[in-house]
Amino acid sequence: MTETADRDPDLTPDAARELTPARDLDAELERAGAVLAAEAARFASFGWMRGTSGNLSVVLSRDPLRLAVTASGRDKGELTPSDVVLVDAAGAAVPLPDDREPGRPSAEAELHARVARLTGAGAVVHVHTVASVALGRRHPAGLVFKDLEMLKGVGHPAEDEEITLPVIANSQDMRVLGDRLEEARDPRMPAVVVAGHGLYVWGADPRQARHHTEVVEWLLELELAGGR
Ligand SMILES: CSC[C@@H](O)[C@@H](O)C(=O)COP(=O)(O)O
Ligand SMILES: [Zn+2]
Repeated sequence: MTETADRDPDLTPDAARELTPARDLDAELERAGAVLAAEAARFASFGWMRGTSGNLSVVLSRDPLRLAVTASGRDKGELTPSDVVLVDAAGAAVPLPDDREPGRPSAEAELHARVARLTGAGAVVHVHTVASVALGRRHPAGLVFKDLEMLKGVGHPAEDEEITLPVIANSQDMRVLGDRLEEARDPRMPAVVVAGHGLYVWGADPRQARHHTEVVEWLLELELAGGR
C-alpha cells in the first residue's frame, strides 16, 4: 500500500488502494476480520448478539467507499478473522481477485454503508439488546437523557443539557430503514434505536464505536430500570 503510493506521489491513498496487490487486500481484510471478531466476541459475551443476531463493520477506504462487514448468519460469538466480507457503498459484496467467492455479507450491510456515508463514521455496531427493543416500542418519538455523568461518554456535558436518542420503526427493506435513520438521526448522538429490532451505534473506529455502544446501552438499561 505505502510502496504503491511511494511509486506515484500523485496517487491519493484511496486511489493507491485500487492498485493494492491481491495479497495486501487479503491481509487487510483478515486484519479487519480479526478486529471485528474480537469486538463481536465481547458484545456476544454480554448477551447482545444472541442467536446469530447483530453485525459489525469497519471502513477500509472512503473513495471508493469500502467496508469490511461481518458475514451473514454466523454465530457472532464464534467469528474468525475470515468471517468478513468486503462491501461497497451500496453494501454489495465486492468481487475478489481470481474469481474467489467473496462470501455473503450481513443482511444489513447496506445500512452500515449508509451510516458510514451519512455520518463519516469509521465503524458501525449493530446489537440486539433487550433494553433497546423494550424501550424502542415504548418511546417511538425517542428517549431524552439529562444530568448523567455517563453522557460524557457520547461527548456531552454531564449536567444541564438534554440529549435525545432517536427511535425509528423497523423495516426489512434496508433502503427504507436508511431513509428513516437519515431523517431521525441527531448528529449529536452517534446511535439510533430500531423499534422491535435493536440498536445501531457508530464511531470514528471500532474502539470508539464500542465505547459509544456500551454507553448508549448503559443509558437504555438505566431507563429500563426506572433510574432516570
Ligand atoms: C436473529 S438474526 C436477525 C437478522 O435478521 C438481523 O437483524 C441481524 O441482526 C443479523 O443478520 P446478519 O445477516 O447475520 O448480519
Ligand atoms: Zn439486526
